[in-house]
Amino acid sequence: MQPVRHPDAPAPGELLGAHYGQCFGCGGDQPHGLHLEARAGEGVSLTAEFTVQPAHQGAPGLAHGGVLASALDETLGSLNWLLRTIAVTGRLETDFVRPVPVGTTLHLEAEVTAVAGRKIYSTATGRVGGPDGPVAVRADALFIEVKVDHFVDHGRQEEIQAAMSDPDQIRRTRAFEVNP
Ligand SMILES: CCCCCCCC(=O)SCCNC(=O)CCNC(=O)[C@H](O)C(C)(C)COP(=O)(O)OP(=O)(O)OC[C@H]1O[C@@H](n2cnc3c(N)ncnc32)[C@H](O)[C@@H]1OP(=O)(O)O
Repeated sequence: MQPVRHPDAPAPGELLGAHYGQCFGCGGDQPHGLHLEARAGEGVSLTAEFTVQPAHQGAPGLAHGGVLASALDETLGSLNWLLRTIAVTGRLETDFVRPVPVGTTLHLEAEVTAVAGRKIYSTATGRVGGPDGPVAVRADALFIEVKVDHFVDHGRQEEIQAAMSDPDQIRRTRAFEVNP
């Protein structure tokens, strides 16, 4: 099935913000995180940017592949805001096309290509040198829709309790739910 943008999805151009302050991908409170910033696009698509920091190295002066996969994962996960669905990564297939030096800004774009029941298929690319620069990484993913219980049941109690007593976190979580 073709993906459908939720009527209450953020408008094209709007910054999506972090879904959780401690998130390694997007959280502002995570010192060594990616601090990835995503912006809604048209349809069920978005763009995002992430600048490779020294803490993200694998080889000297180069981004770690797992960090680049994290940036793709986070970008693809941000598509949840546009579907207003809570979903987690089930499968992430990554192509590393060219090395990405520290200091580089990765220009990412992602879109949902199909939805089948709880399964959400999506694809993303990361370019260097500008939004129209050469592709450095790309990924295809399968996200699976879950209920909030997925996190409550599996997350460490300490963080779950802190999140559940934070009204701002509750508000952000609700932005993902079609029927809060
Ligand atoms: C709130 C947003 C946070 C965003 C952060 C960025 C995204 C992330 O990194 S999320 C963290 C990483 N991901 C995870 O931790 C997920 C761990 N995995 C799980 O919890 C479970 O395997 C889960 C929930 C994905 C699926 O389990 P479950 O709900 O029992 O579903 P299940 O019935 O097995 O599968 C549903 C369908 O998906 C398919 N599927 C599930 N996993 C896969 C897979 N890896 N590959 C292919 N198909 C799969 C199944 O075949 C099934 O298909 P069908 O409906 O056609 O039979």
